Amino acid sequence: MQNAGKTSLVNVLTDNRFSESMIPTLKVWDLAGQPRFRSIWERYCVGVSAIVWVLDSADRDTFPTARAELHALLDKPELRAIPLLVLANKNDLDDHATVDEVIKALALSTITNREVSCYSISAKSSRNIDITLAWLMKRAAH
Ligand SMILES: Nc1nc2c(ncn2[C@@H]2O[C@H](COP(=O)(O)OP(=O)(O)OP(=O)(O)O)[C@@H](O)[C@H]2O)c(=O)[nH]1
Ligand SMILES: [Mg+2]
Repeated sequence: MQNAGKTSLVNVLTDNRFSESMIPTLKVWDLAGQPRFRSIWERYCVGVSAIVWVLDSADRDTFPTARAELHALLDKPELRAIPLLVLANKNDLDDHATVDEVIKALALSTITNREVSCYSISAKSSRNIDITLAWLMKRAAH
């Protein structure tokens, strides 16, 4: 989704990667979140090792759209079984939604055809970037 912090997250992950020379290269596509670009998402997702959905956890107004867009994407038969990581970003902001709230708002428990994880993170304050990187490394194609 637009403005969720995808580019900021990729920048933080990339910095971490450079500081730890033992971590192999992760290939990451940072897709544009604006509505006019959403129709191309599925093309980039075919054949990937994981789908990472970044959400602004302090902007609850976007949750219903995020839920609809995410489920529409995951309904594509080509994307079946690809692991999903939902990142509730911006947890440094006051009154951000918890992981439980995000799981409910995005109906993540109804997704049964793949592995689903959800973390509360902050790209800005580097919170839970370590577990995000570990998740990605574990699912990365070798
Ligand atoms: N407080 C806070 N702000 C953040 C965080 N991550 C990103 N931002 C801010 O959110 C805004 C959008 O960040 P981007 O990284 O450009 O978001 P994006 O998802 O790449 O946006 P699009 O490419 O337009 O879809 C910027 O002003 C960032 O500084 C965070 O963890 N906490
Ligand atoms: Mg961006």
